This record gives sequence, structure tokens and C-alpha cells, in this order.
Amino acid sequence: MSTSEASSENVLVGVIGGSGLYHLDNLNFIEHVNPETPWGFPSSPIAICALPSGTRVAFLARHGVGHSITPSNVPARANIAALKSLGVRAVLAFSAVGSLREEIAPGDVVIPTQIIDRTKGVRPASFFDSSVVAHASFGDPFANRLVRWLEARVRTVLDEEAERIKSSEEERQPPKLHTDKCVVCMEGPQFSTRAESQLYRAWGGDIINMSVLPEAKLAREAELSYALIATATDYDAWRPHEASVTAAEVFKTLQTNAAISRHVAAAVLEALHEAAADGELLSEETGSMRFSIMPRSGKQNEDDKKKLRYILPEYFN
Ligand SMILES: CSC[C@H]1O[C@H](OP(=O)(O)O)[C@H](O)[C@@H]1O
Ligand SMILES: Nc1ncnc2[nH]cnc12
Repeated sequence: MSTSEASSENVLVGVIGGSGLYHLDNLNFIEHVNPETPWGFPSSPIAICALPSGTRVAFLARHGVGHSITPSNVPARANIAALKSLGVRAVLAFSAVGSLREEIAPGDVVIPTQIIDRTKGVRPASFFDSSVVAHASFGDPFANRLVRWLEARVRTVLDEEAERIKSSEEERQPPKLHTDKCVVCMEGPQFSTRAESQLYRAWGGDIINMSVLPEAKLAREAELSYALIATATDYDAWRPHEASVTAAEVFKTLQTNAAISRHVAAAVLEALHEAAADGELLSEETGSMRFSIMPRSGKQNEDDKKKLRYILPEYFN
């Protein structure tokens, strides 16, 4: 199936849900689509949902709806290719992360701008792994304009949440927003040792997950604008006098964090769709691969080019 064949009407924004976020059940579900891409099927069928205005968005559960796919086995190429095939231009990815900083408390929201790669080379991390060679720029791994645009809107959502918590019986601290942070992406599935956790702090890491790579790299190769909205679940393993993170601790905060993530999604998706349609917000990523692909040569295989046409039809027609 080519990109144009798979296009579903006006779906410009894709949401990738992480641990705890398997549905956007505050939006109207329309249908499931399950495109077979040249890299296989996505983690789960993609839910097409409608916002109150009727605008459609695509939702994909990264680990499958029953969370049956480990971080190392997420079919990230199929996920990104499938979203692109629906016409998606901007991806909001949600992730449950560990905190490497005292001031980033469980429940807080982080929109990072940098990544340190601690994956182990076991995940297919490029669409260009064949006779067609490309070197995408990745100095700024997230879509900068989209990140700045999101920060303002997420801050408003969290201010409203703080007001709601203040006027309720709830005793928890309102979630804070942290920007310009660095996410370490580790292989897993085991959590880090205390020594690794300390090392990542020394390197400048602020939060840690197992999922942002290769997702962010593949989004860049497919010219999608990609931003991560991370919610902290734990303090990882760096605090000397505290127990190191356990899955049980992560699960405790997942529900509350998922509620915030749904809130954020509902609050930003309509405006993001409009901005994506206008094009200006996403202009940095559009066309970014044009000069990253090594010049055509007779050695490029026709089948390899055909696969790439699925994500970048303008360069492989
Ligand atoms: C459930 S704890 C570790 C797991 O949670 C995060 O998943 P996601 O990023 O999809 O929310 C983290 O990256 C690990 O994959
Ligand atoms: N401490 C941690 N390390 C890696 N991924 C995580 N996801 C949530 N907490 C995490």
C-alpha cells in the first residue's frame, strides 16, 4: 500500500501512548485502521478518534493495548511509517519516565529537548539500512518549534489542574512542568543500577526512559515533527538512602499520570491540527531529508527505493 492509498481523511496529528496510556477514551472513537507497512504492522491497530469539532486524530499504543510488547521489541519503524501513511505530520508521544533530579517529582510533566542514547544497537533504528544511504540531522532531536508551542499550552493545562487540586480535598502536590531537559534512553527491560543512574546524572541526564529511541530518529527520517510529553513516575536508582525503582512503584503513578496526559491531549489537539494544516509550525521538519539522502547512484536497489517511497514519496517517485 502506498502512502496516498492509506491516507485517511485529514488526520494530521498522531498520538503515541506509552505505559498506562492505551486509549484516548475522552475522545470519540471512530474506527481502527491497521496499515501493513514495508516494515510490518504497527504495535496495535491505530484508533482514529474525533475531537468535539469533528477533527480526526490517530492514536497508537506503543506497547500494544494489552502492553505485550517490550521496549526493545516495539516495531518503531512500522509505527512511524503507519502514522505517516495516514497523512500525519506531527506526533505527540507520551512516556512514563524516571526522574534523575530531585526537583522533578513523580507526577510532574517534562518536555525534553535533548536525548542521550543508551540503547544497545538491538533495535532497528533507521529506515535507511539498505542500498539507499541517508544521514539525518539530529542535533536537535525534537521539533523545536513544536516543543515551544506545546510548552505554553501544557503550562496552561497544569495551571488549571493546580487550581482544581487546590479547591478539592486532594492532598497531592500539583504537577509542575519542566522544560529544556535531557532524556536518557536506556535499553531495558531491567531498570538501571545505582551506578548507572549516578552516571546519567553526571552526564546531564534529567529523566530516563526506554522508549524515545529510535522513535524520535525515525520520526525525523520520515519528516514528522515529533515532541515527547513525559510524566515522571519514580526517582530511578540514584538516591543513596532510598530504595531503587520497582515496577510496582511505576504502576502506582501511571493512572494519575495517564489522566493528565489525556487532559493535555484533549487541550492541545484541536489547535495542533490547525497549526499542522497551516504548515508554519512544522516547517523545520518538512523537507529536512532532501539533502540528507546520498545522491542517487546506479547501485540503489529498486526494491529499497520502493519501500522508502512509502514514507517519503516526494524523493522516491
Ligand atoms: C513500565 S516501566 C518502564 C517502561 O515505561 C516507559 O514506557 P513508555 O515510554 O512507553 O511510557 C519506559 O520507557 C519503559 O518502556
Ligand atoms: N526509572 C525508569 N527507568 C527507565 N524507564 C522508566 N520508565 C519509568 N521509570 C523508568
